[in-house]
Amino acid sequence: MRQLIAGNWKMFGRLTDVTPFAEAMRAAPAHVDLLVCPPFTLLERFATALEGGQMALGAQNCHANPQGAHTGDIAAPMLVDAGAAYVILGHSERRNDHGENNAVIRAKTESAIAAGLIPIVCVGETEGEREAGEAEHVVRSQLQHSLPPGFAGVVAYEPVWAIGTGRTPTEDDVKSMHAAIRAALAAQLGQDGAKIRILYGGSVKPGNAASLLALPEVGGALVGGASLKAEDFLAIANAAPRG
Ligand SMILES: O=C(CO)COP(=O)(O)O
Repeated sequence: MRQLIAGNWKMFGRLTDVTPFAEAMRAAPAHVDLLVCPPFTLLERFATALEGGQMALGAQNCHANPQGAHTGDIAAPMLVDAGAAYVILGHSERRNDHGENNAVIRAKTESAIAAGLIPIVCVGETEGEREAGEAEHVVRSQLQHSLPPGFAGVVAYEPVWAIGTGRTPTEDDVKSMHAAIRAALAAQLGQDGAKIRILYGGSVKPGNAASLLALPEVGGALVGGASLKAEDFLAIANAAPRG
């Protein structure tokens, strides 16, 4: 399966950043799928700048309803309108900052799918949960409660303690967690579970990308900080295995 290298710009980026980044991406390698998920304000500008190129566009959140009286929120059909094909849901920063639980994430995921978006559902344990030996249990429970039946999208494993910290799990820990996620997807979704890409996220950098992306059941990366610099993001894309 081709790997997906996805950038999550979080709450960074201005309109003036869009064209230089999109132009730099024209040098991206052809053997990977590329995605950038900027803030809402940059979606439309990005949609134009990426036209005819290989990079897809996504958002970082949506509401569970397709429209309505929800001040400050954005609905999935609006993201489609702005040119997005993907949406990140259930990121740990949303779970923490906005109290999003698995049921909310599941409702948002259903809404995204109904609008024709590909959801990227994030799961991952806290440091305390890992230390308590609960990491796989927590992630399995997140999958069970945040993925709707028949889920067709992407899963991103992002250990909360590895996000923005420069720390990553050991290769063995990534391997066993990705294997556990694959098994959980098979149990939940049957044969279709095998088709789902499982991204790794959390302090992916040019220096560690090749070893992380080469691990079994790692189908790509969800990159935060390093996705803001075109050069670093391209280096990570180039580190993805071929075929
Ligand atoms: O949260 C992340 C991507 O969604 C990872 O962020 P960093 O790559 O900055 O650790």
